[in-house]
Amino acid sequence: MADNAADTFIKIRGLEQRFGSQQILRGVDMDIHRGETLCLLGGSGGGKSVLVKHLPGLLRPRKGTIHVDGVEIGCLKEREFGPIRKKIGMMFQGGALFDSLTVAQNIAFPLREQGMKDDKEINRLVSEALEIVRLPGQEKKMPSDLSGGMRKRVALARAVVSRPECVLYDEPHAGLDPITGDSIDHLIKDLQHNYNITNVVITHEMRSVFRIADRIVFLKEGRVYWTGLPDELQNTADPELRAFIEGDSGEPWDN
Ligand SMILES: Nc1ncnc2c1ncn2[C@@H]1O[C@H](COP(=O)(O)OP(=O)(O)OP(=O)(O)O)[C@@H](O)[C@H]1O
Repeated sequence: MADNAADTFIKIRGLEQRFGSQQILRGVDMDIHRGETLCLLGGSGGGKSVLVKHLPGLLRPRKGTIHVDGVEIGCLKEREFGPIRKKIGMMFQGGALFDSLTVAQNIAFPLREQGMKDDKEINRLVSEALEIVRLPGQEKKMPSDLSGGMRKRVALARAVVSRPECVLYDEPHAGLDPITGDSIDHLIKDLQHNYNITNVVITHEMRSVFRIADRIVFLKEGRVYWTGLPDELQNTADPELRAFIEGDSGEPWDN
């Protein structure tokens, strides 16, 4: 996709964040293009989750700007975030379902947060979301009755129920077997191709990255260290990136 302003859905410039004295983001500059699947990589604890939590306003920039669909969100008040949260769904790390709520109540949660009260319409949107994630008719189950893969799908249904333009996935493959992980990858690409959703995926699964990514951003020490295409990452000579994609800590195995 051409790198021009018309295609930019999210524009991040000079983003800084810290917790106490711990500086996490040190000036992130990054564009997310409309309709792409972007994979966000980087070492554990490097600030990937912190970065994406800024996009629906769950964290506020200390410094820098974030434009979502042309709107600068850094200066919005909490009550002004409704339209942004409708545009951006988030599949949290670990699924983060409410165990005391049914599948349907979990998926309906963001709709009720947005102030929707029409139960019939909510039920319709919930069952549509379950169809999208290929779990039709599971409304009444409790999260404890579901497998890990099903929980992830319910979390994804909750992320897409308000028909967002963009979905953020925080480690959607964590804890899944490779086959279930593959079906999550298919769902991610289906959402992109069938519903024109922009996907931002944090993952450590390199096999998935090379399957689903249109572009890759590698974060290191609170900044964007590298951006490129999957082929470019496959062929990179950068020792740091090679060690990451090959999962090589540098410690010897020949004992
Ligand atoms: N609300 C918070 N308060 C204090 N520290 C936080 C908070 N959120 C994150 N951190 C810290 O920020 C750092 C970056 O965390 P983050 O979860 O973004 O890493 P990550 O790159 O997503 O890592 P992983 O790949 O392991 O999930 C960590 O040291 C974490 O402890």
